[in-house]
This record gives sequence, C-alpha cells and structure tokens, in this order.
Amino acid sequence: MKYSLEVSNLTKAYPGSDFRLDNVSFAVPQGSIMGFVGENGSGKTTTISCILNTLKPDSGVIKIFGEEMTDERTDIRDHIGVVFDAINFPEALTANKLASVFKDIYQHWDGGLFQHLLQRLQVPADTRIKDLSRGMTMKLATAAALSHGAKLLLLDEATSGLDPVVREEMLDLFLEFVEDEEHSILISSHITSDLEKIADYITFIHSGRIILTEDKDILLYQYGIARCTEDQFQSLDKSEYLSSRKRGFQVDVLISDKESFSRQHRDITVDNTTIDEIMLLLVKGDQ
Ligand SMILES: Nc1ncnc2c1ncn2[C@@H]1O[C@H](COP(=O)(O)OP(=O)(O)OP(=O)(O)O)[C@@H](O)[C@H]1O
Repeated sequence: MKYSLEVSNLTKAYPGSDFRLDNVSFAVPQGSIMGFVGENGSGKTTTISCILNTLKPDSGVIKIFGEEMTDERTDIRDHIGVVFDAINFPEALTANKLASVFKDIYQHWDGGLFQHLLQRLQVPADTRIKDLSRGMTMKLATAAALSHGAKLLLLDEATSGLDPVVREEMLDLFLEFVEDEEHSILISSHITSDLEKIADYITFIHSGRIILTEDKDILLYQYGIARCTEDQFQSLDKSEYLSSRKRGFQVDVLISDKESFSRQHRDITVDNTTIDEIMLLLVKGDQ
C-alpha cells in the first residue's frame, strides 16, 4: 500500500508542560481520508504542527509521499494544503487580492480553479476578509488550500462552528478531492458525525498517545457495545473485550467483533456503536 503521510515514533514535549506526544505513529494511505479524533488537549494540533514542520518534534520521522520531511524540503510543503480553525489571512485583503499573492507564492497556483471554487461556495471575491462571516472565511481558506496543486490536505477543525449546510458543502469538496485515488486528507474534528460520513480510517489519540487506528467501516459495522449486567460482565474473559465502563446497574463493554461475541453470548444485548461511543469507552473505560 502507498502512503501519502507516515508518522513514525513522533515525540514532542513543551517546556513547563506535563503534556507530551508519546511515540505517535500512524499512516494515511494514498487516496484516503483519515479522521483524527481525541478529546481537547489530546495532541491533535501538536501532531499536525509537527507534520507541517511549524513545530520542531523532539524525535520521530515524518514522511510525505514517501519522502522525509525536513527543514530544507520546502518543495514538499507546496503539495500540502492546510486549513486551520483559526485562519490568519491578512484581514484587509479580498479573495481576489489573496489570489494575486498566492500566485507568486505557490508554484502550481490555479487561479481558474480558485475562482470556480469561490463561485461554487458563494464566497464574494471582492469583500475584505474582515467583513466575511466565519463560514465564508473557512470556505475561502478551503478554496485556497485546494487551488495550489496540493496532494495532501491537513484539516485541523476546519468545519468547527459551521452550520450543517456549509459543512455538507465542505465535506462534498473533500470527497471530490480524494476521488482520483491520489489525493489524501488528514482531518481532525470533534464533529464525529462528519467523519462517519467521509473518513475511510479513524485514528484515536488520547493524552499524546495513539490508542487505536482502524478502518471506519470496521469500527461502525464490526465493533459493538455489549450491554451487560454485572453478573454477565463478570462471566466475560478479559480477552473478549477492549474496554468496559460501568453505568449504573449496566456495564458497557466495547467489543471488536459483535457477530462472534453474540454467537458466544446469546443472552447479552449488543448495540451498534459510534465513533463518539468508542472514544468514550477507550478514554473513560477500564482496559
Ligand atoms: N506552546 C505550548 N506550550 C505549552 N503547552 C502547549 C503548547 N501548545 C499546546 N500545549 C499543550 O499541549 C497539549 C496538547 O495540545 P493540542 O493543541 O495539541 O491538543 P488538541 O488535541 O489539538 O486539542 P483541541 O481539541 O482542544 O484543539 C495541551 O495540554 C496544551 O495545553
């Protein structure tokens, strides 16, 4: 399998902070969308900043399109499109002015595509950025990220705070971006329903550590939550589940193969699960 992004044993500590990225490893296959989820402060932005080389990792290797990202490889950065939650475009500029700046910065800037995306997303090209709504600014940032020949998009909370209609438009664009099987996306988001719609894989991070990377369809269709009584739970072998969480008189148990579990335990109810529930059980439950 070819990978657009490979992160291996990445570590990063901040002076004066207890937080530490702890041997973070995961990979984004070419042509796919990887959802990156974790609670506030789990290390998503730190990881993405290290990938972008805007933050210097303490150790670890980051490969983009199979090549190691170093300070010198500015050419690789040209192929990475970025949309962050806090966009910091110069506020006095309009989208059209921004286009003339990007034309000089990016070797592969496609002005026609940028105008097409502005029209499609209904972003006014002659309004100053400071007068655009937050949704408009995020759409503008996305149009820019998609217009300089990027093959890998890094999206850090790019859809947070946007209404469902705008989010749907953005998700459609992301799906179209990866359609040719060459482009890939790493997207961090707290809106896990968005990731359920578009992601091919999900990586969970907790306290600076990767706790699970899995195919999304396996998570949604093969994983499950067994709703056990205390007695039923006590009868289970630890090898049969990933995590458990007591809730009143019930114990929720995360299992990785609900069909095989149900065959073994016909008396236990097993529900489908969601990315949110899996995260809760992995983070709050007992392993
Ligand atoms: N410059 C810094 N100096 C010290 N600590 C920092 C710095 N930047 C981030 N941190 C800490 O590192 C931890 C991880 O932060 P990070 O922004 O990577 O988390 P996140 O998963 O992106 O969170 P969120 O979902 O809230 O955006 C947090 O505890 C944060 O306070």
